[in-house]
Amino acid sequence: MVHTVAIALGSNLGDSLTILTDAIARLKQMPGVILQRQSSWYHTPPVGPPQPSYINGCAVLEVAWSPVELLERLLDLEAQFGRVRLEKHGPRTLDLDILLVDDLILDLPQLQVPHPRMRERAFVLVPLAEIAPDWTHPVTGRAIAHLREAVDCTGVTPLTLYDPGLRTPRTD
Ligand SMILES: Nc1ncnc2c1ncn2[C@@H]1O[C@H](COP(=O)(O)OP(=O)(O)OP(=O)(O)O)[C@@H](O)[C@H]1O
Ligand SMILES: Nc1nc2c(c(=O)[nH]1)N=C(CO)CN2
Repeated sequence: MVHTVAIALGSNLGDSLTILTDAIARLKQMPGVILQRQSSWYHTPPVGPPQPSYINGCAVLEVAWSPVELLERLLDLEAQFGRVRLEKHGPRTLDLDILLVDDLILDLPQLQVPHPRMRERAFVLVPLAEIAPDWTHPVTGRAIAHLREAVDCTGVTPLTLYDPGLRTPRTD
């Protein structure tokens, strides 16, 4: 069965932009995955313990796997980028979260969907609203664009063409 899935990507250790771009490329190469939409990348202030700011973004995928199989593949991908979990909400080279799967509500030991903390996270809702504003959050019945209006988005800023994080600024 094919599912439409929204995922969040984040990084605040190493060369975050390269790591995130490579992660998207790896996702696109996976059999059974079609990348439907990808948001811009955003600089975001860290939520949680003191740590460097993050780069975050979201993507919408069409996936021919079960949600748990997808989680396992995303955890594998995180591990390939050297993610080590030292501290809850602490710094990481690559964080991949499943946000939404169709209109499903899942409460499994290893997987909760919708992601239980997505509603309070501007670093998720800003990029997600860019690519899926009308997707209804199945627990609240609210559109993502509406949820985004309800959070403080201070400091969530798109990477620009001339951002120092971009290695080769375009000249056109
Ligand atoms: N929707 C989900 N997406 C990704 N992982 C999930 C989800 N629901 C539950 N998990 C579980 O969470 C574990 C990962 O937790 P993790 O260490 O990434 O938490 P965190 O990134 O520090 O915090 P947060 O979950 O708030 O982003 C995974 O091993 C997975 O089993
Ligand atoms: N801005 C921002 N803050 C975070 C992030 C993240 O991706 N972006 N991820 C975390 C781990 O869950 C904790 N804090």
